[in-house]
Amino acid sequence: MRDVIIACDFKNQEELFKFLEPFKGENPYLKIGMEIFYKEGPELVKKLHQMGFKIFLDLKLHDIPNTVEKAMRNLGELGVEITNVHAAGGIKMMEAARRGLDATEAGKKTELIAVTMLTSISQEALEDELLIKENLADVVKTYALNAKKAGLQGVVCSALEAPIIKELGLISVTPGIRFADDSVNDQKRVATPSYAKELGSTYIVVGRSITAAEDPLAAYKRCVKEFC
Ligand SMILES: O=C(O)c1cc(=O)[nH]c(=O)n1[C@@H]1O[C@H](COP(=O)(O)O)[C@@H](O)[C@H]1O
Repeated sequence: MRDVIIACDFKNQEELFKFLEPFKGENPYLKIGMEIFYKEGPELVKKLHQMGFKIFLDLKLHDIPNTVEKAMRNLGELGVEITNVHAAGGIKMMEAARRGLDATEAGKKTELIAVTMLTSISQEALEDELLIKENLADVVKTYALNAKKAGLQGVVCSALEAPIIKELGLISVTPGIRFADDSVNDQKRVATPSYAKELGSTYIVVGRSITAAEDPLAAYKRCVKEFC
């Protein structure tokens, strides 16, 4: 079950396919996010699926329930393995998202997860910018409980909160992964692949530590070795 998901944050499909060249035979789990999806659209997702890749479609929907339900109906037709919404949209929005996916046979199989608190948010930003005067881990727990109530399968959080999510019986998809010697960039709540394993993450999402590495395949294999 545990797996490494590569965040494919590329400008366009040419860059993505060039990146994937050395991965022949590896068949890594791929995350398709806003940058490349807004350029290439659903056709790229269909193409990657036909090629046999598992896909986490990360579009982080966050709108009123009616809009999210209808958007999810369309996304459901793609039959991806995982997709997501923001838990901050509330329980009704998350229920609507699940209903939207369940409206198609393909969408019924898609696991829906909710972003709790972005890994780029620190305790200070939570309090000073978002005006949430709670402990960040408690906010993650409450949002995860809301996701569970809405019938979702799991959440996105940092690996640091993975033990709380495990206790709730949900899957945890944890970005903010860095090797010990990497720069953290814009991430605030980070962990190494081996620490994420120790904390009980179900999936780690790794972008720049693989995509910007001198040898991306070696970096991917290092993640798999440490985490799986
Ligand atoms: O939903 C996500 O995937 C996500 C949630 C979150 O809280 N933090 C987060 O970094 N992500 C995504 O995970 C990836 C992390 O990329 P790197 O920081 O380059 O490893 C990016 O594609 C982000 O969009």
